[in-house]
Amino acid sequence: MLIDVRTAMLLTAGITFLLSIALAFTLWRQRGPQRRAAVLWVYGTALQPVAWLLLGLRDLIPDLLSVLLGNTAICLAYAQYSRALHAFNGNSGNWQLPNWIALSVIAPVAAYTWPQSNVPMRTVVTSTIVLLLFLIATYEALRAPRPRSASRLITASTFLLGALLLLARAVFEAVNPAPLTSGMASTPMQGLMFGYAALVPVIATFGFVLMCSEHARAELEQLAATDPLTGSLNRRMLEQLVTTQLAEARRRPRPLSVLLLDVDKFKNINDNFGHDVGDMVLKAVVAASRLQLRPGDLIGRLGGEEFLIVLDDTGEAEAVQVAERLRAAVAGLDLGEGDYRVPLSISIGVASRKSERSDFGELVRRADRAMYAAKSAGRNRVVTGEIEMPVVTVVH
Ligand SMILES: Nc1nc2c(ncn2[C@@H]2O[C@H](COP(=O)(O)OP(=O)(O)OP(=O)(O)O)[C@@H](O)[C@H]2O)c(=O)[nH]1
Repeated sequence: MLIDVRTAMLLTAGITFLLSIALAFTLWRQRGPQRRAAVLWVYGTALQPVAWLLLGLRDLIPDLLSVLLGNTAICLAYAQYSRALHAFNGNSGNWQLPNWIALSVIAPVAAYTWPQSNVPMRTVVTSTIVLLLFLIATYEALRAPRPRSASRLITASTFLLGALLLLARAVFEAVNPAPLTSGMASTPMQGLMFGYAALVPVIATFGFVLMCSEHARAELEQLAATDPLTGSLNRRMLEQLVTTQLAEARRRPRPLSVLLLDVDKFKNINDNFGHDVGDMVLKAVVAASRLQLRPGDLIGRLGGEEFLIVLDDTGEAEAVQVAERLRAAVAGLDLGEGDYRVPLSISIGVASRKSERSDFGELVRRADRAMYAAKSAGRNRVVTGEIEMPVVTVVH
């Protein structure tokens, strides 16, 4: 049985109308950087009932409304999906290229409608433009590090399948020995195309909503794992990761070292320059430390002005070298404005995994003792166990 094209279009108008209302209630409330993407997606869906209604009333209302406005509206609707995915990927929500591609449908559709209607050529033109928009949406949905989430794959494959059908339709209509005489002709190709067009907003929206909820969950996990001020890991997450690393080190023996960093005379910094400068110093210490670390190393805040750095597969001698590099990097930071300079240095205690029984608490306790030994010895230095490392004077 063939799908009646007018029925399919009017049905899609109804489905997308209900979908836009549901989306307006859910996506519209999205907050943060993803809001722009959600709003664009709602626009894309809300434009479709208008577009499909105009297209579905073909021959019952003037061509200007049905053919010209209807086709422009559907192209603009799909353009908003591409823009939404582009914005979802962290880009500007003001990207206009898809809009221009959508609007480029106007001139050729008008040319193939007046003074004389050329339905096959109009079909080729609209199919090609929607095909381009679907390919952009596919590309944007796939533009994420691997492994790509199922939600991205659902969204991308919805648009890719649509693009393939449009390509088939454009080629078919360009060479069809029995050309279309009306845009409403219910041929198998037309039925397939417009039947699929009803599914696109539903399945793609399902994929997009899943993408949004996965993103929100990842953000929550990130919030639960990090210290909001410095962006470094929090104590709970550090303990969890170090415990896993120690368990692995027991299975496949390898060294592991921790560095406990404490900012020297931090109370004075707060008292003399204010808490905002204190906060800025903590962020600068973390940023400067990160520059000295390998990608797999962990840095977390134990509390206050105390940080722990975890160096997997690193023995004590190498850890001391890293600690010395860190100390020198922080001492070399030039923080301040105008005439005032913030005097900044850190003391570091180093502890390495000694036995099978080493756990997070024991490592931190040993590193803490070493760090306090560094403080007692005059600060701005690295101490491992009981051995104090020579201080390297930094010349500015
Ligand atoms: N600006 C700021 N200050 C903090 C934060 N957390 C803790 N502090 C302050 O850090 C200071 C820590 O001071 P102390 O523990 O006395 O240590 P210190 O002045 O660094 O002295 P030494 O460790 O002996 O070199 C306290 O004044 C806390 O109020 C924070 O998130 N931001």
